[in-house]
Order: sequence, then C-alpha cells, then structure tokens
Amino acid sequence: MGYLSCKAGSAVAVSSSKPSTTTKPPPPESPPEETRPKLRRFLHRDLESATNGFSPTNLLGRGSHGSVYKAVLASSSSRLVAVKRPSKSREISREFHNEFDILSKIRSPRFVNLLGYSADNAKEPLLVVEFMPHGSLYDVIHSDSNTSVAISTWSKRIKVALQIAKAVELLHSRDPPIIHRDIKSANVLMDKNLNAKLGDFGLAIRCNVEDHKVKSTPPAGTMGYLDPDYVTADRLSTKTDVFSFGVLLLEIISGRKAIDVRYSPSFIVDWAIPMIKRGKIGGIYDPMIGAPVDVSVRNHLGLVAAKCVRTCREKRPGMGEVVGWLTGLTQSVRSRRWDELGIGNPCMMVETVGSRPVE
Ligand SMILES: Nc1ncnc2c1ncn2[C@@H]1O[C@H](COP(=O)(O)OP(=O)(O)OP(=O)(O)O)[C@@H](O)[C@H]1O
Repeated sequence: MGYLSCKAGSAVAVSSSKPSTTTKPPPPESPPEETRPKLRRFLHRDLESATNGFSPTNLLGRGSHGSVYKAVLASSSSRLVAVKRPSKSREISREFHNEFDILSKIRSPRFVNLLGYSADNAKEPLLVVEFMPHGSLYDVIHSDSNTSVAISTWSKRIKVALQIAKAVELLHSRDPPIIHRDIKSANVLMDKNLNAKLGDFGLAIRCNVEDHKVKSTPPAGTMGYLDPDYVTADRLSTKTDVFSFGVLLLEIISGRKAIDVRYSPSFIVDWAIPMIKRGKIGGIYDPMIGAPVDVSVRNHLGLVAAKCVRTCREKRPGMGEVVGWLTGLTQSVRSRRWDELGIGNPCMMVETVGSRPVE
C-alpha cells in the first residue's frame, strides 16, 4: 500500500485502491465530484449590511482564525451564506489567504465551498462560503440538541463517517494531492439534510508544487487529532490526515471528545485502543445508542478506526481503502460481506496496533 509523503523532492506514491479519474469517470447521472468554482466578488459594504454590520445576533461561531457570520444576500433572492472574517494577526491572515487559495481551485459537494470573496482596499478581506444550517459535527455529537438525535443510529453515523472519508480521499487523489492537516469534528459541517461536508482549509497544503512551502511550514493541526509521527515539516504525508480521521472516527463511534480530561486516559486513542486489544471492542461504542447489534459491524467499525491511528504511518491504510471499508460497512448493516473485503481478522490486527507490547 503506497502513500504520498510531502517530503521535499520525494516521488508521489499512489494508493493502490484509489480510483483513477482518467480511467473511471463518474457515471453521467451523478453530480461532478469536483469542478473549478466560479467565484463572485462582493463589495465589503454589501457583506457588512448582509450580516447586519457583523452583528452578534448573526454570529455563527468563532474559531482561532476569526469569526463566522450568517448573512442574507439581498442580491441573490435572499440566499443564506456564511461570511468568514479574519482576526488581525499575521499568522491568521496567512491561513485565511491559504483557504482562499485552496478553495478557489476546487469545488465539490463534499466540501463547504467558497462562493465568493471581498477584497476591497483598506478593509479586511472576507470569504463567503456555503451556509451549513446544522453547524459543526462537533456540536452535533457533543451537545444535547435535536440534531444529536438525528445521528443516533449506526447507519447514520457510518454514513457521516463515509462522507468525511470521501471528502478527504478526494483531496488526496488530486494532482497534486492536497493534505488538509486539520481534520476534526469542528471542521466538519452539517447541511440541511445532515450531510457532512469538510470545511476550513486554512492549513491545507498542496504537495509537490509547494515543496518550498512544505519544507518551511512547521507541523500544525489541533491537539488531540495531530499525528504523533508528524514532528517535523518533512514528515507530512497523506497518512497525517489518515491519523486525524481515525481520531474523528473514534469520536463518532464513542461520542467522546478527542481529549476529555474528565476521563483517564484523557486521549481517546489511549482509551480505545487498549480496549480493542483486550477484545473488549463493545466498550468503545457510544452508550447513548449502544454498540451495533450486528457483531460484524461492531468488530469492523472499531477496527477501521484502530487501523487509521496506528503509530506506524506506513501501516495505516490510505483513504481509498477506508472509503472502501466504510462503504462495505454501510452495506453490511444489512448484509454480511466482510470476509470478501479482505480487511482481515480483527484479532490479528489488534496484535499490530500502535507501539505497545502485544498482549
Ligand atoms: N459555513 C458555515 N455555516 C454555518 N456555520 C458555520 C460555518 N462555518 C463555521 N460555522 C460555525 O462557526 C464555528 C467556528 O468556525 P471556524 O471555522 O471559525 O472555527 P473552528 O473550526 O470551530 O475552530 P478553528 O478555526 O480554531 O479550527 C463553527 O464551529 C460552526 O459552528
């Protein structure tokens, strides 16, 4: 199983299970996976009035890069959008421009897409992105809202995990590949039909064409999701995102936060993997909805997450494989076909998870 390392000058090794866009075009009836966006340029004053002067009542949330506001575009039949307004630090403004740079080149139903921007002189730049009425997956999982109820079945949770996996796979299969570097539940947003979309491309890096940037960009990401193997700039690889996705999958499975100091161990990986190794995989499932009834689904869903968070990045799967497994899981909620997928024996896998001694 190959993977892409972002080490400067390294060759691109491609996942064997990755679909090739040249040999396997999507069927004509399906929406295009990815196209180049047509962006609209807005006047700053129009976005200011669309957000009621960046009113606190329009505030959707704050992140480390700035604030996000709900806006009504009077010029587009009162369309709802989200306006991202950066904070003033130089580092943040670099992330802001990076997000524009990445999202202005790609568009997919799997992403929170860029719709437009404002770049008036003497005013701060603004990004206009799709409005996601159900907020972040983090909020959906960790709050007691009605939307939490909407993802309280295993078929829905696996579907959400698959949608995120497909979004990351889409980034990794670009030429040149894009590494997101900040996969986490707060960066997955839920649309009106509770479909999961990947957002926040502020830390994303395009490999190879940006070798100089890869070399000079120190490791970054979010504590709790960060690959322990990504310790220096040249250790960046697509497997960095695979690790973060594995943490996110454990979060979806267990309903626990990536780091939760109310528990010991507080890190979700240190909590879940020993349990899987001891053959107590049922213990990692969200007690709010109980473990999947189907033993095959119960074993393999946790196993997919465990494979993604392996300490040795070479042993982690590529996102193409993860998509294949989760696709199989969505089907095997109804029919058992795990043996055909060749994921292997869960017990064998447990022996090789992480760097801890084999039990
Ligand atoms: N397109 C959107 N539609 C609706 N709500 C959004 C949208 N984008 C962001 N939000 C809301 O705003 C909050 C802050 O988003 P933002 O991307 O600024 O930060 P974050 O991802 O939560 O944190 P950080 O930037 O520190 O990683 C999100 O948690 C979400 O609730």
